[in-house]
Amino acid sequence: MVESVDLMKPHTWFPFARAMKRKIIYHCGPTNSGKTYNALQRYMEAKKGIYCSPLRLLAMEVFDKVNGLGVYCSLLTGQEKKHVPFSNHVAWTVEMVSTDDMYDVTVIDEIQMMADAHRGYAWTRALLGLKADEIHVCGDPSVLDIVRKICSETGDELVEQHYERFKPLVVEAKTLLGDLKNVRSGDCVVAFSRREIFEVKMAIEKHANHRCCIIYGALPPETRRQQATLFNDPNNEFDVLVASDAVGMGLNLNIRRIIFYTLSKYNGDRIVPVPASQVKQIAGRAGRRGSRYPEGLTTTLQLEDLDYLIECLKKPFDEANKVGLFPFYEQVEFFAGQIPNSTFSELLDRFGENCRLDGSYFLCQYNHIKKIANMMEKVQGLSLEDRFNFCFAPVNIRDPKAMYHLLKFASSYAQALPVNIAMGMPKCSARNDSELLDLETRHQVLSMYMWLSNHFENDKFPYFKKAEAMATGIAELLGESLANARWKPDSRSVGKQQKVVPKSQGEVKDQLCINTSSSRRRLQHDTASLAVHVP
Ligand SMILES: Nc1ncnc2c1ncn2[C@@H]1O[C@H](COP(=O)(O)OP(=O)(O)OP(=O)(O)O)[C@@H](O)[C@H]1O
Ligand SMILES: [Mg+2]
Repeated sequence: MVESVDLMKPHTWFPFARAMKRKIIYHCGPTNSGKTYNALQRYMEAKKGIYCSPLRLLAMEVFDKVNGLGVYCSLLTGQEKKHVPFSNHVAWTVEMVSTDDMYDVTVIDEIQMMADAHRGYAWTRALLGLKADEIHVCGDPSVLDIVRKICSETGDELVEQHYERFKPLVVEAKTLLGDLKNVRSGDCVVAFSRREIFEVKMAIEKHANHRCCIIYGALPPETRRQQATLFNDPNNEFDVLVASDAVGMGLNLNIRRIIFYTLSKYNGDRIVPVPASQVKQIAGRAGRRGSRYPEGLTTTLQLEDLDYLIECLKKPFDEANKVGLFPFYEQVEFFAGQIPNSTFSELLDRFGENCRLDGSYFLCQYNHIKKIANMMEKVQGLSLEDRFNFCFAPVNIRDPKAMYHLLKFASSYAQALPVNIAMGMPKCSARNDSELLDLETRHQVLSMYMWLSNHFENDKFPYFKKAEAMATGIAELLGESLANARWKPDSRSVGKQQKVVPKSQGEVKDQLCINTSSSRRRLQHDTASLAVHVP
């Protein structure tokens, strides 16, 4: 009989934080309302502070910004460790943050991510465990109630600061009438698959007089950043951005108008409407304070998507009633003692079945971890702790080449050999889509190597510097490749990131005009711009 695992009262897991009298300041509001800005002001004033970012890209942005303002700040993500001498400030990615040290001020950005099905545990751990006098959390109101509840359990003081958007977003009711020729300078067209992104870029560059930058999740942060910089700079011909939902979080871009190419996306299983909270986040990238376009516009390509866009923007934030948790290694190890001879993947399943949580928490999904654990079963000689650590390596489980490299890294590690990168450097930028995909995979493998090097003893993964130099080179090649990309994504990319053909989407190709009769009909009544105040 297996004993259940007690994950009740997670606030008691951090006795040192509980012994402190912490003050939590919740910067609560919609996008572009100054939440992160205000929290960072306090952070920079502090003697010792940390900023916890949802993305490497944002951690890098804060690192640059804060150093630029004369406050020495280091950068610590899973992949990079940039120590700035004499710095008392650090920008971390939230998964990396240490709950051992004491800080004066910490910032946890995008706190609503506590309710994220996969990564929520990292925000929950930061909020419960950070040893800081002052903790600034920034985000929308969806987790405000649950943070209130947590603070009443921890005994922390909670101060709420509510914000309004600097300028309301204006919805253009005219839409693009299904025609990408209506794209203008400063526009960002948002599509939800890699294939669509390249199709849109090709169509715009062929039929409208614009050059496009591209941002999507599989690109390394350095390349995304290079593309963002290229787009933000008015002194070049790249004046349109085509992006996935990867632009959705926190980034400050010079976007005048967000155009939703479609409002449905493939969720790994089927095509579903894009959730309202995500639509708001993405639309909120338009018209940032301090940018060239402080008045933000948003619209859709197709008229039939417009109602859904307005509905999403008007919809109040859904309240989350639970936030994510994931056990520490020590909790899994303790449980493993009860079921000897099981594989790690079985162990995870039994853990999931037997853990008890209280009403405010859920166990984060771990399918991704199980998939890696299953692959690792072949590797003999890894300790339970090694398996646990390998399973958190950043790898796209749908990319067999990247998975293969992870397996090879683990096999060499298990044989106590210094792990080689075992991959060459491509000579030139990509000339077609399969070469582009190859560059993306290579970068991912190098990034994984760097992550492993930082998470295991250094001498086990001794080629960190080489991996870093190669990754920088590949990120540059990716940037060059994107500037010159004039090809249609090949069929392999469809397999990798399933082609999405939502109901409202016509093929782009050469027919840029995809007006429907229904859209023409409705237009007669509905051509004025409509101001929608984002709640
Ligand atoms: N008081 C201020 N003075 C000058 N610039 C400001 C001020 N407040 C905010 N900004 C600028 O406005 C922009 C948006 O602010 P910020 O990034 O803090 O918004 P946010 O509410 O965190 O948005 P999001 O939810 O999208 O992360 C940033 O470029 C920021 O530097
Ligand atoms: Mg912010």
